[in-house]
Parts: sequence; structure tokens; C-alpha cells
Amino acid sequence: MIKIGAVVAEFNFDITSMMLELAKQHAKFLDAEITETIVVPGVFDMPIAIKKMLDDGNVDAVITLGCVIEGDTDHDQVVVAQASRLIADLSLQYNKPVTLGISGPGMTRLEAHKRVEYGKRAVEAAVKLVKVLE
Ligand SMILES: Nc1c(NC[C@H](O)[C@H](O)[C@H](O)CO)[nH]c(=O)[nH]c1=O
Ligand SMILES: CC(=O)[C@@H](O)COP(=O)(O)O
Repeated sequence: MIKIGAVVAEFNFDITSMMLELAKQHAKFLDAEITETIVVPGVFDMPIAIKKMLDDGNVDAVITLGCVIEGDTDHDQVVVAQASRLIADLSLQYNKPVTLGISGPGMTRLEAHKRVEYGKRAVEAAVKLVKVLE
């Protein structure tokens, strides 16, 4: 069974908790399991939690689940750009899939609700990558 770790943003938890539930259901459908979950304050705070999961070495892949909703400035762009860059870097550094289940930036709350399926997409990619990289 493929073991997946989930790093979930607490920010907008009404949405990210739904993303996590969809991810859990989809993992089960794919004969995988989310065996570890770390909840972090927000998307920007994910890299250090991802690194801990990868250092611990108990999962075959990590998924990131979050949603970044626009405010009055371009801060949402900074959050997503920096986090996604480091997420990709950690995947390469540890040679393990770390997939992107983070919606936004430039997104309203309604648009975020319409994209809770990003949780499924992250699991799908993680399982496919584990298999193709075996
Ligand atoms: N506006 C959103 C944030 N911002 C918070 C940052 O991610 C981070 O928690 C803070 O800067 C402290 O380091 N985070 C989200 O996940 N979603 C948002 O819409
Ligand atoms: C993406 C966020 O952190 C968001 O809260 C920023 O809001 P603002 O652009 O109004 O500072």
C-alpha cells in the first residue's frame, strides 16, 4: 500500500478540511492511504513540515493541501510563489513526490470552494509518481 503524508493549511480550514476529506477518499480508491497529517498555519509555512515528514522517512509521497484567497494586495502571489517553489525543491532534494494541492492565487472564496477537488488531484499525482518512479 502506498503511504502518503498530508501537509494541510489551517488557513481557510472550512475549505482545506474538505480538500483533506476528498484526498483521503481518493487515496482509498487508489489503494493508497494518508498515514500522516501535519496541520500548519498557512501555505507559506508548509516547507518546514514537508521537510520533517521527508526526514522521518515514513511515507512514500507527500501531498500539500491549501487554498490562498486574494486580499487587497498581491500578498497572495508571494505566498503561493514562494511556497510552491520550495515544495518543488524539497521533492527534488529528497527524491520523493511532493505534489501541489494548493488553489490560488488570484482567487475569491467562491472560486476556492469550486476547487476543493485539488485535494484529489494531489493524491492522483502522488500515486502516479510513486508508481512511475519505482
Ligand atoms: N492569505 C492566506 C495565507 N496567508 C498566511 C501565510 O500562509 C502564513 O501562514 C503567514 O504568512 C505566517 O507565516 N495562507 C493561506 O494558506 N491561505 C491564505 O489565503
Ligand atoms: C494571501 C493573504 O495572506 C491575505 O490575507 C492577504 O490579504 P491582503 O492582500 O489584504 O494583505
